[in-house]
Amino acid sequence: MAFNIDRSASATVPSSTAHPPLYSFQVASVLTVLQRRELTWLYTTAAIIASLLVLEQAVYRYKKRHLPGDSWTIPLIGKFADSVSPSMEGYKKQWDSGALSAISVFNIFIVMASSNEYSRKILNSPTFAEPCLVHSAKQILRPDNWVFLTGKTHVDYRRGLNALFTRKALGIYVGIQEQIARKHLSQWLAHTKENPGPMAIMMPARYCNMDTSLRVFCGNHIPEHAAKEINDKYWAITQSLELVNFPLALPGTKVYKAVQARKVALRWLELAAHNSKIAMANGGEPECMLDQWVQSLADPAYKGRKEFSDLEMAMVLFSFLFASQDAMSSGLIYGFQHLADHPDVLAKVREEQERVRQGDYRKPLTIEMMDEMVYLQAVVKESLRVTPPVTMVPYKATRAFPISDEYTVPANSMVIPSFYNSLHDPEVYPKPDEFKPERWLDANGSANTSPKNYLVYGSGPHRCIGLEYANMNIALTLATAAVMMNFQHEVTPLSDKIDIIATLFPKDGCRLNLSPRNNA
Ligand code: HEM
Repeated sequence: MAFNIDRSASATVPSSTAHPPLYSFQVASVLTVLQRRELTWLYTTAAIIASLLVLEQAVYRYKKRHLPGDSWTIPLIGKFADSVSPSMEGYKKQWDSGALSAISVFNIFIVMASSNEYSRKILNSPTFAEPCLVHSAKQILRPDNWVFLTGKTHVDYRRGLNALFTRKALGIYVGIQEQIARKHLSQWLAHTKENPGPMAIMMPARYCNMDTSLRVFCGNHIPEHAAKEINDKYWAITQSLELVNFPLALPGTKVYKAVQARKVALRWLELAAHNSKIAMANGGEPECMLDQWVQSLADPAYKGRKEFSDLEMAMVLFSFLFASQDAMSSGLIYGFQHLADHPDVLAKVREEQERVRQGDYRKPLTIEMMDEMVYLQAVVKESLRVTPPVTMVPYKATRAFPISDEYTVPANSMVIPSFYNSLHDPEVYPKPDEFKPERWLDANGSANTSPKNYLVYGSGPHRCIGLEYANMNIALTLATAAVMMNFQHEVTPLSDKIDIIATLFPKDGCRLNLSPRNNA
């Protein structure tokens, strides 16, 4: 090579240079100084990074103390990879590692509680821990949504919403729920007639569920095409519910798409609130949740806050959609799968339907008739127990939380109560993985005498506000399907594998062969 620069000190210029020794000496000194500076920077930066990495590990180990969990955390990202594609196997391993165990994701220190005692303790200690939904939830729901209230403000606000789930209100919803379920199940049958063979019910069941929710919430205060638009766009919201998302909602990101979907939904829900207020002011009878709400606010006996803007009402309804769409769809789809896999149970459901409906399958269902369907209620309860839609709920320790005599959860850590082990405790539910609705029929059996274990809907001040509505909806849809159609499960290698998309779904989408029964 003609111009060979050797970076070692004295040979930095070509040998033909006029005053080689002097020139060479000066260049060499300058370069050496520069190199030294560079090296100093390099060493300093490396030392800082190394110190931070050591500090990260030290802090993790200090917080973790004796809890089971990796002794070291992967620098910076921790268990990020596991949180991007979660699996039931991974979660079960974590839950089985100890009643309390530790992990870290992006330097967020997380304590997982898997036992009934600790999970309940987190849910029932509002002075130490509050729910903290996944990061994207605040962007999607809007930070001013009531679900982010805490303490007494939350309790007071929630008390006002109880009027939407009274027995009288649920009685109004039954009729709507049945009507929508029939409409969708008829569409499933029509689809199967045109496309013989098994149909994956996952998306149709989600669609049915959303349609039911929107009609229960808004009645006819929004047009048909609005319900369709909200329904079509909602999947973007489900897809954005990952534990960790790209932090900025830039166009193209999942959170951006979800925010656009929310804007559409809120616009229609606001219109529904506006229309409901007009209908009730004109002396109309309540026909949906909004009407029920508007009417209860106008009742002179009602003591709480009386004024809610259209937008605020819309945000409450949207919080219900947000909290229920995935969980209810999961519950419904697994309800179908469990029934199809247990023809003996399905036969008993049909016998009960025959008895309660007295052979008249066209007679509209009422809440009193639902009360009589004891076996069906046991089926729903058991289905939600075996495959709980929500397996855990993230909470945050608002201050140091002495969860046990031996361990205090550090302030600002995430602390996650999980429900799976409580719901699969062999002491309470013998042969816990088996689907046995009968266990709920014995009033003195361990399932009924241990209500503390049934954490499907959480516990404490944030316990699901819509649980009766949810149970009724799943029960009613399954009962209507049982009388309208035959369904056989096409079992595939993926039927028992679980996909975690915010909630649990069978990996093959639950493929059913459908055919009409006489009562369709
Ligand atoms: C099978 C269906 C459902 C399941 C499994 C489910 C489960 C849950 C769970 C586990 C929680 C957290 C409880 C806690 O932190 O202790 C919750 C909260 C909540 N759920 Fe549900 N839910 C379902 C359906 C519904 C429905 C139908 C609605 C409304 C119509 C609803 C509205 C809510 C709301 C608003 C909260 C937050 C309550 C608060 O923070 O005070 N859910 N749900």
